[in-house]
Amino acid sequence: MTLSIRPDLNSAAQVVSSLSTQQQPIVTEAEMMQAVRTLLIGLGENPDREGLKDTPKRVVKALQFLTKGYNESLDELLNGAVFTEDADEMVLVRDIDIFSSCEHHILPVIGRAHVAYIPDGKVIGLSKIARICEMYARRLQVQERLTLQIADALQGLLKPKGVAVVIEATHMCMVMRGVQKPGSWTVTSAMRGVFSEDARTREEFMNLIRHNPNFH
Ligand SMILES: Nc1nc2c(ncn2[C@@H]2O[C@H](COP(=O)(O)OP(=O)(O)OP(=O)(O)O)[C@@H](O)[C@H]2O)c(=O)[nH]1
Ligand SMILES: [Zn+2]
Repeated sequence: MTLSIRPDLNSAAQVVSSLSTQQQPIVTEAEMMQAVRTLLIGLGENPDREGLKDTPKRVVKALQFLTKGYNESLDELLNGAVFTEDADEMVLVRDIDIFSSCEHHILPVIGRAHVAYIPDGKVIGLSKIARICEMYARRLQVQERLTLQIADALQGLLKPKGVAVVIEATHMCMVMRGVQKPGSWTVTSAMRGVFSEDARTREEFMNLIRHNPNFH
């Protein structure tokens, strides 16, 4: 059975949620390993030589790890860590490492996310902000969508006065192949609420993420 005979499932996330309800994988790990073996042969390699013998297994395992976000949900990662608080000043978690994979080439996207919000009665456990970034990054992504998904998740969970997300990342598909521009960085942002409406709030956020912390 292959994914293509499930036209009702138009994203990997839907595929995964269908897996968990059906309790049986649509594509087996053996089939995935066979596909990697085929790739190796297509590349002119001998998949039976010693160094490559276990490569299909390793590649499948590595790809499953790099896309493990498909198996995670906001509910589970939050573990209830949303608290009622009077705080109404900006909360910023910056320099969150991002390791994602671009959906066009399945090559690494490496960078940092800076995430801020202004609470309106509710705050979230700080680590959960990094966990939200991690869940969406560990999928096949485009940087723009990753940025929006993080912003929308926080907006939905906290209904804060505003959310700001900036991601700075370098795409290996632009570095190691294709246009080959190793120094290039892509910066994307998503501004919600006061960050989108009020230039001063946005400016404060941008200044905070520009400033170099002195404990580095
Ligand atoms: N907008 C956006 N584009 C991305 C991202 N990751 C990769 N891409 C781009 O997706 C595009 C795919 O273009 P194609 O022409 O179909 O693929 P390609 O022949 O491999 O393109 P080149 O990389 O230019 O060699 C490329 O321009 C990539 O740089 C991302 O996160 N966001
Ligand atoms: Zn790419």
